[in-house]
Amino acid sequence: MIVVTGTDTGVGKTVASAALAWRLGASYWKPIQAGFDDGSDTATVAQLSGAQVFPEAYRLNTPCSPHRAAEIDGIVIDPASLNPPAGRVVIEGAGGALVPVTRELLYADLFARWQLPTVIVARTALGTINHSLLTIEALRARQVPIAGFLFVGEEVLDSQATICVIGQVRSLGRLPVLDPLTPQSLQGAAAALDLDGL
Ligand SMILES: Nc1ncnc2c1ncn2[C@@H]1O[C@H](COP(=O)(O)OP(=O)(O)OP(=O)(O)O)[C@@H](O)[C@H]1O
Ligand SMILES: C[C@H](N)[C@H](N)CCCCCC(=O)O
Ligand SMILES: [Mg+2]
Repeated sequence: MIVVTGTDTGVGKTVASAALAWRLGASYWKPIQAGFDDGSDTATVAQLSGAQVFPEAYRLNTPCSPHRAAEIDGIVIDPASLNPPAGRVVIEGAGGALVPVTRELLYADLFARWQLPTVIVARTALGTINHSLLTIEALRARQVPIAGFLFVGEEVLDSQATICVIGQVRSLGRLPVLDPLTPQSLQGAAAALDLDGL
């Protein structure tokens, strides 16, 4: 069972989750989906990985932070209902680690409650060192176990190494920008990840 968070929205958590689910033979669960402009993350993971997927606990219409999307839909998110399914599961958050689930609870607080190994997905592009080290501090401040970093983008060796050395985290490897992004191309890239012990 692992949690996938990221340094921002749009960094590649869903694609990374598909790679992880395929490599680990795991199922996938996205507790809260906010917005369906590009389909759902759950459908994307099913298509890219062939993994078994669990239904979302909440499906919200507006592509924004879940706390606000729920308010717009007139839905109350009950954090007590957000419990990981049993078995080997990859669980994806929404946006970055400090995105609010409700006005009282951040994703990082939920991850702290779960105490599951948490993978941070980060861009390799300029700006990632700051976002990555901030994310590490936020998770460590809440005693969330960090399993490692999964980088997305073209190789930027110094940034990747700097994050791992200053942040004292393990690199699980990198997914390049895949064009086309298909189950085959993703599985090829996923095969190179270092997931020992996950
Ligand atoms: N390795 C990759 N190769 C090619 N395209 C990618 C890769 N990773 C992500 N993308 C593309 O970048 C966009 C954002 O990726 P993704 O949906 O995985 O982000 P996310 O972090 O899950 O965002 P959200 O916070 O909305 O859940 C998508 O269009 C996706 O197809
Ligand atoms: C809509 C988007 N694709 C994600 N589902 C949610 C991202 C929330 C980000 C909130 C924020 O950090 O401002
Ligand atoms: Mg996603």
